Amino acid sequence: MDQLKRQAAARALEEVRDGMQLGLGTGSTAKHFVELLGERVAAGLKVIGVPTSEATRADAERCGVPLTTLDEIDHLDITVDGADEIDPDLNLIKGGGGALLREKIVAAASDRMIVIADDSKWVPALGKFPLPVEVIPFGLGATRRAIEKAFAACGVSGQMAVRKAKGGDKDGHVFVTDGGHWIVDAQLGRIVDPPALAKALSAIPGVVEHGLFIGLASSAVLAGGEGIRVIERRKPKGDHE
Ligand SMILES: O=C(CO)[C@H](O)[C@H](O)COP(=O)(O)O
Repeated sequence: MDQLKRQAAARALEEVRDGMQLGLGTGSTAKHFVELLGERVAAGLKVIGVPTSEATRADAERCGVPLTTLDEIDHLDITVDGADEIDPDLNLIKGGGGALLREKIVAAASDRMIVIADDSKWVPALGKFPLPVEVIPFGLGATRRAIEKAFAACGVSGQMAVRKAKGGDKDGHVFVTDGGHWIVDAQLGRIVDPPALAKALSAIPGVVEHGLFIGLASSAVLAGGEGIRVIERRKPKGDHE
């Protein structure tokens, strides 16, 4: 599996040109991209990156990839990031690693978003992977009830759980995002209308962001036992729900 992730990352790297400004995703697949990019930078490639998490910032620094922020530059050429699920419209569930907020800001600021994954992430419909919803801890009960209503209005339902941290001395405590928020993971099974659900969740006070990436991915690079498939988005880059 790790080899497949690295192959997908290597294929995305072929799209990178000298002088590009890059969004650097988060997760085990994106980490391969950062490492391979670091090798190219050491060999003379001139690029600059914006990391989507503190973990990716640390990886990029370790690999010698120069970094900047979205305050210092006005756009990104390409963001390369992983995903938890990818559907045939190239809508995504992201946030398994908890970085969905910065990932979405960075993807929305990019001309192109290339999603890299092993082909187990390719699904006919989103929702088997629990949908992460990043929330403000204040008033969480009210926010959860509003989320349940949004689910019902969009024809889905399921258990919700506040994410707990895994490993280290934070083990078992509530997981806190880089932005200081919490994440509620919702087991929905099958999301009938991802764009409608994205819109409904975005309208809830207390929801900072959600893991549905609608209309953001330009292409997906999927590595599997039979090689690499590159799937291009059919519709133009659309709404950033
Ligand atoms: O959205 C993410 C982090 O917030 C990751 O891209 C997603 O969880 C996939 O991770 P991995 O490449 O480790 O499977």
